[in-house]
Formats: sequence, C-alpha cells, structure tokens
Amino acid sequence: MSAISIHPSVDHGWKPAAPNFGGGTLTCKCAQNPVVVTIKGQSAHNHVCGCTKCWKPQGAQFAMIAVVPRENLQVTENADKLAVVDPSAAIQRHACKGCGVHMYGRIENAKHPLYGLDFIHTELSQETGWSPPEFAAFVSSIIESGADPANQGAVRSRLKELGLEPYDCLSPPLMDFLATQAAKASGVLRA
Ligand SMILES: N[C@@H](CCC(=O)N[C@@H](CSCO)C(=O)NCC(=O)O)C(=O)O
Ligand SMILES: [Zn+2]
Ligand SMILES: [Zn+2]
Repeated sequence: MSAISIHPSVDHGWKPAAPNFGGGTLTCKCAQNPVVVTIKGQSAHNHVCGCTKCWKPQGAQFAMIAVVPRENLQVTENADKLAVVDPSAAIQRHACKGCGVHMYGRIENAKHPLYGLDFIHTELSQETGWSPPEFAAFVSSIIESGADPANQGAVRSRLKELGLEPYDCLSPPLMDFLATQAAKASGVLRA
C-alpha cells in the first residue's frame, strides 16, 4: 500500500531552514497577473493543518501554514485581486479571486493573542530555506472535509513517521501560550 498523502511539500521530506534566511515572494497560481506577496525574513511555527478553513493545494488532506510578523509582509503585485474569504473569522484570509489561493491570513482584533502575526503558505514561494513544518494541527478536523474517520489511525501514524506529532488543536506550547494570554487578559494571571 502506498503511503498516505499528507501534503505535497511534506510527503517526500523537506529541506531544513536556511541559516539567516532573508525571505522571498509568494505567488498565486494565476497564469496571468498573479498576486505577489513579499516577505521579509524567516517564517515561524510552520505546521500542517487539517482544519477546514486553511487553504490546501488540489488533492491535499492538510494545509501547510506558518506565521510572520505582519510588518514583514507586503502585497507587491495585483493586490486588487484579493478578497477576504470570511470576514467573521479570527484569521481573515485574503484569497485571490482568480485562482482561489489564500495569499495571507491576518488577525485584525488587537486583543487576539496572535495579533501581529500573519499566516502564510511558504509553498507558494520559489525560494528554499523557509522554516519547515514542526507538527500537525487539527488532525481530527480532516473528517469535517470528508476524510474517512476509520482512516485516522493510519493518518496519525504517517504524520508520526514524518516527525510531525499529531494534535487535534495547536501544539502544546502554542496552546499554553494562548491560555496564558487569556489568563492575563482575564486577570487570573498577573500580566
Ligand atoms: N474544526 C474546525 C477548526 C478550525 C480552527 O479552529 N482552525 C484554527 C487553526 S488555523 C491555522 O492553524 C484557527 O485558529 N482558526 C481560526 C480561524 O480560522 O479564523 C474546522 O476544521 O473548521
Ligand atoms: Zn491567483
Ligand atoms: Zn487551519
């Protein structure tokens, strides 16, 4: 039996992050007048995500998604082709109206614990050296996109084989960070 496919950028392994990586450009899939987003510097917290909201390439079960400081991201070409997919979502995903690719996700709520970070798909870049995926998030959520629940054991085994620990939310350090921010906001923890 062939290995379960997770995402084209992880199925055959990946290159390590390049030291002092300077960033690059993300390009949508339109043959003409593609949207181009320029990123300064390295990405962080790259992971595969099984949620229904993150953009996945054709046929992939998971998305691959990382963050960068919002001040390091600029739409440099064809910004007029972008539209927000779901304005009510915490992460406002700016998608190309031509090809449907999500070019970046932005949190506009200044009180959100991840405010200041934009979400990007580094596979949209020709450059090599981006930070590689570190874990798998929202693995149970692939069922919401139609994956067979009976296959979840095999999917989790494959993720572990790839070195991507499967979680059904974000990773424990990120969940602890979110909870810490919430506890400080409510006053339970001293800020
Ligand atoms: N079961 C739901 C989960 C969706 C979800 O909570 N997604 C996360 C992770 S996205 C990047 O890792 C999230 O933070 N969403 C906020 C948002 O999308 O605005 C589903 O699958 O839909
Ligand atoms: Zn496009
Ligand atoms: Zn997601």
